[in-house]
Amino acid sequence: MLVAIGTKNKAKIQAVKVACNRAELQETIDFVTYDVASLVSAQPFSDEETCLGAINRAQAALKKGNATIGIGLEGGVKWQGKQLYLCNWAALATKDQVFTAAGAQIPLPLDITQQLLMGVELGPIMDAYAQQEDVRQHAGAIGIFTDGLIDRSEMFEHTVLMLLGQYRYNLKQ
Ligand SMILES: O=P(O)(O)OP(=O)(O)OP(=O)(O)OC[C@H]1O[C@@H](n2cnc3c(O)ncnc32)[C@H](O)[C@@H]1O
Ligand SMILES: [Mg+2]
Repeated sequence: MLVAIGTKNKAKIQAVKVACNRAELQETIDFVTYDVASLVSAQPFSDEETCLGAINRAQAALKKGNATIGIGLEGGVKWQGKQLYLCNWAALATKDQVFTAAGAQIPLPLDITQQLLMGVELGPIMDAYAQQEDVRQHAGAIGIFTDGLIDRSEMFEHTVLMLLGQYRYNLKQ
């Protein structure tokens, strides 16, 4: 089976590969990756927008790849009262269905929130904050703020498993 992934981000690709192999959907699973448009803001600011970005990526990847399933992962931020949280969404598209799952959410520090409100994307903010290159492709904000206990790939792996589980359950109905 062919799985089309709607990103070139290393942490996201790794998450999809590990989860697909763990879910044992089929004996042979091939992967193809595409840099597709999320069709939402570069920095989504709500659960709705972040989820829509994941769905758009999954559907775009599916179309490009002539694959069995397309997977899209999107990171964003959302308000919970007066506190800004990191949020993460994942979507799996087949030619006639879409499955979604929400990932981890943790509060963001005030100085990070202030920069986001000024219009800076979380990617560059995290690089400056952690004094590391390309945090978004490695630990991610989740890795930095959990002191390395859960990195971005591991976090998305869990979310992708929730997609694959729903897909597998649906096949059995
Ligand atoms: O190449 P793509 O697939 O677009 O991956 P990305 O790292 O840009 O991730 P998203 O577009 O899903 O995330 C939207 C923005 O939020 C940033 N972001 C989201 N989650 C992050 C995280 O855990 N660590 C660092 N930056 C993050 C990201 O760099 C973007 O600026
Ligand atoms: Mg992006």
